[in-house]
Amino acid sequence: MTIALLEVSGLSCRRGGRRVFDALSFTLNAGELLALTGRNGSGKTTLLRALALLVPADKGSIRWRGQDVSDDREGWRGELAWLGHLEGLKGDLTVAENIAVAQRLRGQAEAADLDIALTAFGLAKLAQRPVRTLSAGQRRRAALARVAASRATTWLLDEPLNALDAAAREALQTALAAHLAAGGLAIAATHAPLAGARVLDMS
Ligand SMILES: Nc1ncnc2c1ncn2[C@@H]1O[C@H](COP(=O)(O)OP(=O)(O)OP(=O)(O)O)[C@@H](O)[C@H]1O
Repeated sequence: MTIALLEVSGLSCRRGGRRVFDALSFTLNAGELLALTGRNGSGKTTLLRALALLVPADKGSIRWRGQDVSDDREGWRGELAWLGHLEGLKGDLTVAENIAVAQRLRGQAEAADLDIALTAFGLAKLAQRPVRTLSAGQRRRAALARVAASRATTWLLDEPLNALDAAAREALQTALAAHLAAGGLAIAATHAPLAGARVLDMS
């Protein structure tokens, strides 16, 4: 029997005393992109946060390579790159410093990865600008470049297309395709279509 890379079984989550989703199951393998769709409040962000172990699930399991992620929380977090609604960038650091710090924290400080990600997201000329001076879309691009430079196997992306212009949306699709082609996987909450995605409607 082949074990899926990521296997979510019977996952349930409550927020504010109310069940947000119940008995959710799916599997994901290398090279697969899952798009979480559905109405506002249907639980897309909650599911991403549960997968990142930022909110507890009250039932069910998340398995990575057949092992329950709660048995090795740090190991699982090391597999993840996260793009949230709030980008989590440090405003006083430059774009390049933000990405380099994240790489160092992961023990994956490859200068080439940084340069490739900056170029891919059209940030070469903004690399030395403090993040607090960037526009919303430029900050979003910097946060995506940080994900792309991370070498994480699993990308968790919350509304990755938000605030992006057409060129940046194209850059995201290209980065995602390269990540998937290299054997990565990704889960994205989105209100807009993502090329090549399998869709899980949370409504
Ligand atoms: N910290 C919290 N406390 C109480 N309720 C919460 C909390 N976070 C989320 N919720 C509730 O959980 C439900 C799911 O929210 P969630 O943010 O996961 O939805 P979503 O599908 O990502 O929505 P959107 O499309 O608006 O981004 C909503 O009803 C929301 O009000």
